[in-house]
Amino acid sequence: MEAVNNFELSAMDRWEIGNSSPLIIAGPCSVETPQQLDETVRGLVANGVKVIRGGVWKPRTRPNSFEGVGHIALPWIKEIKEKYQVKFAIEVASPYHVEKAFEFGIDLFWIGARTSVNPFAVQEIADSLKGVDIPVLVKNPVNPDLALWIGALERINQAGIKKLGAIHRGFSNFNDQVYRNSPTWQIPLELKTRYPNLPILNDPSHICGRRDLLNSVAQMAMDLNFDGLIIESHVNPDQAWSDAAQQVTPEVLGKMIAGLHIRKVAIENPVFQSQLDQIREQIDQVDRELLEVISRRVRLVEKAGEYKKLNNVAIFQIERWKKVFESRPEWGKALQLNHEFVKELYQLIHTESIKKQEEIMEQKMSEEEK
Ligand SMILES: O=C(O)C(=O)C[C@]1(C(=O)O)C=C[C@@H](O)C=C1
Repeated sequence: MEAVNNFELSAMDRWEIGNSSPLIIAGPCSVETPQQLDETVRGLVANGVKVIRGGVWKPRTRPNSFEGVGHIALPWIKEIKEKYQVKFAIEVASPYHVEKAFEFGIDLFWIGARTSVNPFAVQEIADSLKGVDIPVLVKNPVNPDLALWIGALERINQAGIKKLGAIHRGFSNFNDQVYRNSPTWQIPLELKTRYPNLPILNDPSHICGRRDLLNSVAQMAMDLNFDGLIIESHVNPDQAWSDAAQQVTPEVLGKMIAGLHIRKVAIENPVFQSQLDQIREQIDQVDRELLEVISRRVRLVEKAGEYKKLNNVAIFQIERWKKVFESRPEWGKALQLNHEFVKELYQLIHTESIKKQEEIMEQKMSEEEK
């Protein structure tokens, strides 16, 4: 696919919010009290964090949950910013939030997943941002809809915001057994492919929903070359007023960040490059063979389709399909192929078989109509 880049962007190192690479933004899910904020920020600064996050207004799924202390947190934040010389990021969900945040010198805004899902709300925020020069990060909408995410980014960009970035916080799901929000990595990777200059941060806290998984998701983001992380940290996580299970102390966070392997996009080393090129040539060859084999299978499926057409037999053959669908992942196991991967592959293959045979049946019908 051809890469397009119609966002007008300024490079992240010109955002003036702490030039660390990757960019680390950390802080409590919610700002609770002046003391909690002070102790948390003190710990984070001691662990090298320069950009703090903190929820002031919290959109919650259920009523009667803690919805943030609201605008009274803003003077506390202003004081903390001066005391520790840090930058501060908050979520904004309305023009009122934007206006209040400006009044108290907030350095960076993010638009939450429950807001980015709603073009009316995003447009109102975009209109209130006209004429200002502040970094704005747009979280993915709760549902796995790349076009909606891009639409929200475009609205903010068209308001004149050039310090624009995205946050991957995972997607709502009905039955993910592991994550609070499924990472579905192919969506942010597709965003990066289409907009290579758009910085994307990963939010392991909201993907995991529990602290024991944070490290593996943060490392995955680094392996995939994300531009930074936004992580929740609280001086006393178990007592947090919101999202207690996914927060870690500043010390734990500091250790985690220090332990991350930061990958390079590429290296200049000619030996590495020539070896990688050789492996890639072999991959090209295998892909040709793979497509030839797939093409042979599709031709056979067409033959079966013609045969079904002649004998007026239905396309979908449930008993046969069950056998195929159960046996192939088993065959794959013997070849060290992941069970889920083979299942998904065969679902795609079967969808294509149905499509091909449907085309053959339709041909028959139009021939009969003649
Ligand atoms: O076995 C058949 O009847 C086929 O047409 C092949 C095939 C397949 O792709 O494997 C396609 C459609 C059927 O539902 C079952 C299996």
